[in-house]
Amino acid sequence: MSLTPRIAALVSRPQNAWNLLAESTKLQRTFQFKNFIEAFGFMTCVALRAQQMNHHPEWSNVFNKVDITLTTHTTKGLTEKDIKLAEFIDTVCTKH
Ligand SMILES: C[C@H](O)[C@H](O)[C@H]1CNC2=NC(N)=NC(=O)C2=N1
Repeated sequence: MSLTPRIAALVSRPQNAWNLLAESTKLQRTFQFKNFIEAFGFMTCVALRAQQMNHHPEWSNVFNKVDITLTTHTTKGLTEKDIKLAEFIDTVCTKH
């Protein structure tokens, strides 16, 4: 499947959607958790997968919030790796 329908699935859903930024070169989302430890556990889940994929998020954490941006630096755009990491984040790291 090409990227477009998979990107559309991430950004067009009514809830928990990702935002498409910077002329569709970035996927962005802010996650809010019960507390800092939940946020940190989420970041750990993402970090382990990112390292395994050799594809790393641009992110920041303030207390119970994590702001994530996904883009591929080498191509300055969205690639399969960004979509895969977003899908992993949604299906694995946010289920607890
Ligand atoms: C040398 C190393 O493999 C590259 O810099 C990897 C690391 N992680 C990466 N992460 C992201 N988001 N984009 C990249 O292009 C990228 N490249």
